[in-house]
Amino acid sequence: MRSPVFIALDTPDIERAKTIASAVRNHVGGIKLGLEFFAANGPDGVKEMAALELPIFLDLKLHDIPNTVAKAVQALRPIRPAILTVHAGGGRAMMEDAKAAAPIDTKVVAVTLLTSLDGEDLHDMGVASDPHDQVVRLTELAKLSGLDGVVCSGREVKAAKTIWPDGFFVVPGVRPASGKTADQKRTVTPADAMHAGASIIVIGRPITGADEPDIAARAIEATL
Ligand SMILES: O=C(O)c1cc(=O)[nH]c(=O)n1[C@@H]1O[C@H](COP(=O)(O)O)[C@@H](O)[C@H]1O
Repeated sequence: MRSPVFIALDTPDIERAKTIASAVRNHVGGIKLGLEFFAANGPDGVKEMAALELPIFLDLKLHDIPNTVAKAVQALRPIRPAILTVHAGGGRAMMEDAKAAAPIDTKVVAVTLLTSLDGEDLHDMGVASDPHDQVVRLTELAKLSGLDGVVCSGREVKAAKTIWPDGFFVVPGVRPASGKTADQKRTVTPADAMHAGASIIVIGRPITGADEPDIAARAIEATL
């Protein structure tokens, strides 16, 4: 079985993205390309990365009115990513229309509550729930909307999976025990994320920021 680790290639530099992806390819299950990469390299850059023949997770976190998101997903169809993200906060109609516009074999998953946010941030935004309840509520909504799964932290994935046993669960904000959390607030270790029920885990800086990314990726793989 392929590794459950998707490496987040958060860089505008496509050559750097290719170098890291090539170095870690035997220790990861796929590559995640997000806003930073997409803003610099666009769909052609994503297609160029597809030549590496690793599954592509296109993390654009689409969040707009249903028509706009559906048209954006339609425009992305030629890329045929394995996984594509939208924000659950866009609501049910937006998620339904995003799924309907996506290629049949693309998993469309909804970001519930960013792993960079905690209960205090929710409070500041006027949301009365704690992170756990907010993730559970948005997971229910994503399920009702016909999506394939959600993105949540390792702290909530067990509860999310309880209400959606066959959902696909993406867990970022993953840190090896000694890793720097940086801007992430709801972190867990890779092994804890997998034990709690993650389908895949997303890891960026703990690998890409290491002197030798392949060794860092192999060390993480060995803990799983
Ligand atoms: O959708 C995501 O992948 C995502 C959702 C989320 O709640 N938190 C989160 O960190 N991510 C992404 O996961 C990656 C985490 O990167 P590192 O913090 O460097 O491991 C980044 O590319 C984020 O964009």
